[in-house]
Amino acid sequence: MVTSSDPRFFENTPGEGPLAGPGAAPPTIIAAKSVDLTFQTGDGPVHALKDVSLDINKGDFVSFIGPSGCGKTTFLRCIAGLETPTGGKLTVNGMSPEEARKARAYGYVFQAAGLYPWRTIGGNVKLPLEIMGFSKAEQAERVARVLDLVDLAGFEKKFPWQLSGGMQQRASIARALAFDADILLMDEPFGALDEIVRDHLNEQLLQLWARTEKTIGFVTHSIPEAVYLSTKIVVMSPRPGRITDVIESTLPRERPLDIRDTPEFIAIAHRVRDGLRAGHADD
Ligand SMILES: Nc1ncnc2c1ncn2[C@@H]1O[C@H](COP(=O)(O)OP(=O)(O)OP(=O)(O)O)[C@@H](O)[C@H]1O
Repeated sequence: MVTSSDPRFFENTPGEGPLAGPGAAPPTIIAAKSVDLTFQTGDGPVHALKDVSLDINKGDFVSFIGPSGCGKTTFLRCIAGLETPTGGKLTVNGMSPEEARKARAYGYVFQAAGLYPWRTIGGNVKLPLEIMGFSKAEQAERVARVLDLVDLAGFEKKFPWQLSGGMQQRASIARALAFDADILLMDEPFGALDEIVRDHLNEQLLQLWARTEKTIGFVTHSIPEAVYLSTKIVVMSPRPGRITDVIESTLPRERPLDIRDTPEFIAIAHRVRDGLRAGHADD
């Protein structure tokens, strides 16, 4: 078992993870088959997800993009075991999402950083570890490591209000990483930040993904963000929420920001835009 005192903790072992070379296909860890979800509301049923089928493999970076109300958050919450589909089958690590949630299979990052203002950054990151009963020494070690991973070493004793919005969001990513779950679910984590900060965080997130073995599910409204980050882009459309296109990225894993000016990047972005337009045309 890899513990936090092991140098492999949070890092890729050579030949494994997202940067692994050709070889055996990585296992599917999230499998959705014809998932349906209808909410019953006072105003009648809302068909939030219709016939959603998708495989997410270990080490994938999957973005969900689509107009407001197409079910991106609902699908992420289904994976997290926070909503229950009304039809179809969904497994996470071979278990039901609820079992996977209880087994702490994922870390979840919300749109707002959601840090407790009365706790320091270290105190916030430590919170899930306290709840899970890690020893004080293990808590301290893990907090130091994840803060280092998100480039916040030295900010442990600061309070959230002493950090910029981007730094707060990085702290919330550190909190989601603290218990070293294999899966990271991120619901529009950078939506409220300005373009430059967002670019920087996108770069850092890619580096973090390359250094760890995480499988990432990421909700966004931004086409460049989806194309820049993802190995797989899932385009969705509303009424009812469904998948209209799944694009396997042909971009290399190593992605400097100026890759966004390359014809390959622009071609993928066009395909996403076309998919989004087609979804709107159904309205
Ligand atoms: N708990 C709920 N009860 C009833 N309806 C809900 C609930 N949660 C979501 N919905 C509805 O389900 C549909 C999908 O919502 P969801 O939040 O998943 O969309 P989204 O694509 O994430 O939207 P956005 O981009 O605005 O965040 C919407 O019509 C929404 O109003």
